[in-house]
Parts: sequence; structure tokens; C-alpha cells
Amino acid sequence: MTLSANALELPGRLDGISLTLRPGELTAIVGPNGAGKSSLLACLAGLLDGGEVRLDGMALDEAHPHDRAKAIGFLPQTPEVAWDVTVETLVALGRLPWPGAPGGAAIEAAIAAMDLEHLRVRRVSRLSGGERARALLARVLAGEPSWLLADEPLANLDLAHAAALMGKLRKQAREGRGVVVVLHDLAAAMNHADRVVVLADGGIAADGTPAEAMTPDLIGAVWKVRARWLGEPGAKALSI
Ligand SMILES: Nc1ncnc2c1ncn2[C@@H]1O[C@H](COP(=O)(O)OP(=O)(O)OP(=O)(O)O)[C@@H](O)[C@H]1O
Repeated sequence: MTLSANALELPGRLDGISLTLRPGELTAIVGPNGAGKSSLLACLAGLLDGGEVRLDGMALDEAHPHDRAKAIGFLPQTPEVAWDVTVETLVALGRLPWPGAPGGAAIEAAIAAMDLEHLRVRRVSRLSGGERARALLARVLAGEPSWLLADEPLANLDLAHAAALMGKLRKQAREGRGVVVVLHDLAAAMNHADRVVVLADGGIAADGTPAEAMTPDLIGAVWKVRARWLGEPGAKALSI
């Protein structure tokens, strides 16, 4: 089930972006502030209309909203939680696209995957920023979507949870999901992604394996910094 975009256009935001994303891969979308990353992700999720997006050949805007919600799980950059429910209830809300279907196992798996067992009866208003981010991602995972689209999921996470989360997202991809994440941490993209799409000024500046897409020259041209990669494959750091 591929997810593809054809010549997406949003004035001042996206400038004719086409790409095909494949299941089983962790794709990182990177780029400077304002490059269009969130806009692209929202278009791929069917939440913003920038043109043609197809899920396995079918136009996303023709899919029933329930089917779309089952296929694509989306975690926005600043998710709102409308009700001050417990973590367990919040995660269970991820089963809404599946009315009547048993979801206990999926909810438990999502709670375990996000390391939330000890917080399950805690109300959302009493979580730290990082705990809340993990609970919100668990809600998306509980829906067992074929595609997982997350906008800056590392933003509030400490070092250990950020590394663990990238490992978990990679595992989701290895199990057959398509995983697409917007990241600012280029080292996380280098060490964990299968594919990196670099955006600049609403267009694609590079697209390939992390090493192909994020060369020091490309980073220099897009971010206007002199950078070099240090360390071994899988544990690289960016020196600026
Ligand atoms: N609702 C909107 N209407 C018009 N322009 C917008 C809107 N939201 C964002 N923009 C503009 O579109 C461009 C791309 O924004 P977008 O949020 O997609 O970038 P981004 O790469 O995700 O940035 P960041 O790294 O800062 O989150 C920016 O110039 C932004 O000011």
C-alpha cells in the first residue's frame, strides 16, 4: 500500500512536490524552519488539500473518513487534548475508527510500546510534556494504522526516550507499516531512517538514503552551516 503525492501545490508553502512512499520504510522529512514539512505531512494525511494524494492508487479524498482514519494515523506538531482523561482512556480513543471491534490487545500493546504502564491511570493534565507526547503517540498506535505520520515526535523527549522512540518507529516499519516522521534532529534521521527527504523552500532538495540525501554539501546549501559527520554508521553525530 504506497502513499503517493503528485505535484502538491500550496501557495507559499509547497511548490509542486511529488513523491511515493513505501510501506516497510521509515522516512524522515527534514528541512529548515518554514521549509514546508508540516504542510507536506498534513497533505499526506489528507488534512490539507494541496492536490492529489493516493493511497495504493486510490485518491485519498474519495476514501470514506473511517477508512482513511484506519489507514493513516496522524500525530500533529502540537496535539490538543480536549478532555482531561486518564492515559488509558486517551490511548483507547485511538480505537475510534474501529467501532465494535475488540481493541484491548492493541491498546495494551500501544501502552507497552510507549513505556506508559506506570502512568496508565494518571490524568493527561498531570503528565510532563514528554510523557504526554508518548501518550499521544500511543493513541495513534492503538488504531493500528497502516501508515503512521508524526510531526516532530521527538520534540519533547529526553535523550533516552528519543532514541528509544526512533527504535520503536523503526520496528513499526519493519513490521510492515509505512512510517513518516518530520524531524529537526538530522543525526536521528541519519542513524534511524531508511530514507530522508530534504525540503527547502517548499520543494525537494534531496531524496535518498540518509547518507545520499544529507551530504555535508547539501546541508551547507540548505541550512547555511558548515557541517561534517563524525562517528560510525548507526551512531553518527553532526559537527557544526
Ligand atoms: N495556515 C497557513 N497559511 C498560510 N501559510 C502558512 C500556514 N501555515 C504555515 N504557513 C507558511 O508555510 C510555510 C511552511 O510552513 P510549515 O509549517 O509547513 O513549515 P515547516 O517546515 O514545518 O516549519 P517548522 O520547522 O518551523 O515547523 C511557512 O512559510 C509558513 O509561514
